[in-house]
Amino acid sequence: MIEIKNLKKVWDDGTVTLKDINITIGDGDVYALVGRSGAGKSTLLRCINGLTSYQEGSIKVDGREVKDMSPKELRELRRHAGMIFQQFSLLERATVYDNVALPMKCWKYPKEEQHAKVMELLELVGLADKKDAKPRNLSGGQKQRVAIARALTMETKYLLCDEATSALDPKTTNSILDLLLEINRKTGITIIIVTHQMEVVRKACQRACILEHGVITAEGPVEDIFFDRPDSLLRLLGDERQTLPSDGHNLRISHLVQTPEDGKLLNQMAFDLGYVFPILDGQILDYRGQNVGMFTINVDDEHMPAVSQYLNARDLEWHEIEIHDEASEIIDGREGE
Ligand SMILES: Nc1ncnc2c1ncn2[C@@H]1O[C@H](COP(=O)(O)OP(=O)(O)OP(=O)(O)O)[C@@H](O)[C@H]1O
Repeated sequence: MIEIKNLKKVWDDGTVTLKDINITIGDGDVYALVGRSGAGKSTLLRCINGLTSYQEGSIKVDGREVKDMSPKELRELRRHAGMIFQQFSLLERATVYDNVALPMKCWKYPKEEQHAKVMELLELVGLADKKDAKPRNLSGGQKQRVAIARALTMETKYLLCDEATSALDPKTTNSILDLLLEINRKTGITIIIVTHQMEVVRKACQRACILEHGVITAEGPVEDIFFDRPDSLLRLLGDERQTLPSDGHNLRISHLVQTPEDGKLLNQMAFDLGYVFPILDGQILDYRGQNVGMFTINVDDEHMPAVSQYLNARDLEWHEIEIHDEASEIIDGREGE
């Protein structure tokens, strides 16, 4: 488990990059650190495995304070915390096999153990047939698979991914995310994903924090963040704050879509209540392999009691958004009571 409390990072030149960071990453979680370039994501990731120092606050990995670790303890921490990067960082002259074997060679693992582990991991990442290839003959996605295999060689407990899919096309990104989720399911490894791509967060992560200028502006389960749509999420998505009607009630509704009928929820509600309401926005998207519909509708005063009764009777998650002059804010929420 990783527990970060009141963390502050100041560089030698006085630049403050992280301010009062508080997050907990549970064992087996897939956790996203999200934000724009310069927000402090990589710095936070590097503080976690002791590559960067921090001045105030605490980072405990499995109960041990990172800044109090001896050089030997830090090496042990990094051994169990594999890292992958946007630029893959493979040895170009070495074969795929030798790239994966490298950490075990450095730690002087017995040859037979090295061989068994490399072949097991190459099978896992689907590259056993490429073991003798050189990185220059691989696609970007294949290179990242080699890097993932290499990061898993040393009794890995944490996999730290720094913009690992940013250089990949959407299809390859999806296949790498599928691989990471498969690894998480099979091995229980905790995965921390640093990214600026919100679809990566949606498809792969259970929890996320949004960093802006070194401050956390949203934190929690990914679906809640997309459901509540804090301003920091909209800024990342590049949306202007949505202009909502000032009369009636603007409702945000979220529901699992498992059957074709689930996909017709709003049509069905309109039919059942004999009331047609405007749908202000909505999409059904993939959250970790589950389709979830999130919609905003506008309901007039007269129909509000019937609509809220209808939604509650079906255990649907919904809340009302209150309109201010410039922004909107959640005033009432209920989670499928
Ligand atoms: N050695 C350093 N000295 C001073 N400031 C630094 C140093 N390294 C990083 N920073 C500053 O810390 C801030 C956060 O950088 P960081 O790389 O963590 O951001 P990021 O969110 O990961 O962005 P990116 O995705 O572009 O890497 C930046 O403003 C950067 O200039």
